[in-house]
Amino acid sequence: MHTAAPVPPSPDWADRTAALLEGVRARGPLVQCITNTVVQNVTANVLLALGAFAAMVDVTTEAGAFARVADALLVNTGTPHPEPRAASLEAAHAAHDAGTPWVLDPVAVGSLPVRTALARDLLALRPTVLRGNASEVLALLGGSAGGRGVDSTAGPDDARAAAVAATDGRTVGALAVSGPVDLLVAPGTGVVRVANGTPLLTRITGGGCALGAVVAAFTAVAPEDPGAAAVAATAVHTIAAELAARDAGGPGTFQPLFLDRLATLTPEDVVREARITTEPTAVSA
Ligand SMILES: Nc1ncnc2c1ncn2[C@@H]1O[C@H](COP(=O)(O)OP(=O)(O)O)[C@@H](O)[C@H]1O
Ligand SMILES: Cc1ncsc1CCOP(=O)(O)O
Ligand SMILES: [Mg+2]
Repeated sequence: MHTAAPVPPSPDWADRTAALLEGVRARGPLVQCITNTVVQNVTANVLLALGAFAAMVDVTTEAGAFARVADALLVNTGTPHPEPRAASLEAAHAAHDAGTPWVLDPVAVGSLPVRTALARDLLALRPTVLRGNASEVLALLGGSAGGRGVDSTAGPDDARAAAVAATDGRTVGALAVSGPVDLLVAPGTGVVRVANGTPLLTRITGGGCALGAVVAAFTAVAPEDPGAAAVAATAVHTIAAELAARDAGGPGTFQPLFLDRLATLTPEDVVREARITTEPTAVSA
């Protein structure tokens, strides 16, 4: 069995990404984040650098009410203490009910029982985008044991079949599977690969978790097209990181340079740097 060969880079995706980046900056979406205690600061800074706004509204009673008025919601299972756990479910129910686009990042699901049960309950509320590394996506959709803590032991292609199966119109709106080459799937978009990025994103905490927030910001400006939001967010995040890495001396200088690049990234940068390919969803035998 082999995967169908990718078609050449699609200028159309680069143009759509550039347009959606301008849309995010023009709208300045407010993203409610219920995320882990490790990455809260970097997540808020990434959203602000992008031109979006962050609010960590992660306590019960407030979380559901806020999800009805926020422009988008991020739920990340990285440190699922009882209060944010309950707030996650409250907010996801409200988002589902109110039509607020929302992103699920099932951090470290698999063999860890508390977050795995939580992520399954959240998945039943049909996230607009399911974003995670390959081990997390496989564990949530396929029931495997997960990765090594928060890190993946699989590549995006290992999760390809499960991701495609989940774009059945009922499970999720779109999938964003991160890795050396990110893999995005949504009904009607086929499989899209974004080859931008830098290994430095894996040498700071939040490289993936902040991407979840960026995806949420983009769903706010393209709620009817979660696949396009996921592709554009991934491309913007990874192109900014790639440009930052060119000037970075290591993880310490990379992080502020990444924020600078997110803030200054132009549509022309996106069109020049994007390495986005598409292929049919079906694979030939
Ligand atoms: N080897 C790599 N080369 C370039 N970019 C990478 C590499 N590994 C991961 N990335 C990028 O790092 C970000 C986080 O991905 P990943 O490490 O898979 O997420 P997580 O932190 O959730 O495990 C993504 O934007 C992805 O494109
Ligand atoms: C280290 C750690 N432990 C629990 S959540 C978390 C942050 C993970 O961030 P990322 O998935 O972006 O690397
Ligand atoms: Mg992660």
